[in-house]
Amino acid sequence: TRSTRPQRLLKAVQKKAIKGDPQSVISTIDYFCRHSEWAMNVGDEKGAILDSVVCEVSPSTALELGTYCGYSAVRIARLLPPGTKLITLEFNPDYAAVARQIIEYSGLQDKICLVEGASGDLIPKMQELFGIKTLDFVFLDHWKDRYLPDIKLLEECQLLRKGSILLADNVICPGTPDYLEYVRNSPRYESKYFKSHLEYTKVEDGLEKSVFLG
Ligand SMILES: CCCNc1ncnc2c1ncn2[C@@H]1O[C@H](/C=C/CNC(=O)c2cc(-c3ccc(F)cc3)cc(O)c2O)[C@H](C)[C@H]1O
Ligand SMILES: [Mg+2]
Repeated sequence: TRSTRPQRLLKAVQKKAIKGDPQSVISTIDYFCRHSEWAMNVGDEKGAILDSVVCEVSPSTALELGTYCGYSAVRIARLLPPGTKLITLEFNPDYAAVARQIIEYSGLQDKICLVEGASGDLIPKMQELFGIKTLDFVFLDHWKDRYLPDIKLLEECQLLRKGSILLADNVICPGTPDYLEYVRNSPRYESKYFKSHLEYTKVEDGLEKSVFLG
């Protein structure tokens, strides 16, 4: 049977990128998605905004919802201070398998903990599973109708503290209207929109950065 797009993306990384070099893995994926097959990675333009927020926060505990092929997991983990880890959740086993191989190829397997499962099931177990109290940084990039329920779950599970940063992809395209309305109008968040473009295109999209006020 025909390979899947993530499998073809993995092949390109294994063929073209330098093993152990996260930047070359990132550049190879961006080149593949721009010149061969589009894929829904956060991409280079929004990725630069993601990089700047990760560097600014320099999180001790970081969570990503929706690993997909592992592109943003590699982007985030390459910037984390030594001794800190990114926890990334992916419930599709085929995507998780590709992401594991891309993460391994980049050499960042010791800085990324990829957990197979649904955010709704795993978030309530985060403290016990990973021995963490609260999260400094959360990157949301999974199903767009799950952003709002999942941050409400993070609140309920006391995983957010005063100053925790949420960064959400695709708030314009495909769009996350209920999430935007909530973080922009809730007194518990201070929100800011970073205008950009949908990965590898000229279509408008952007990232929403929200600080939990406690
Ligand atoms: C109930 C499970 C919830 N919990 C979950 N727990 C764990 N993992 C979860 C959960 N829900 C989903 N996932 C995983 O996350 C990934 C899902 C990613 C979804 N991303 C998009 O849909 C998107 C679309 C476009 C786009 C824009 C324009 C177009 F024309 C076409 C496409 C662009 C973009 O940047 C986009 O990120 C992965 C595929 C999926 O297995
Ligand atoms: Mg996205």
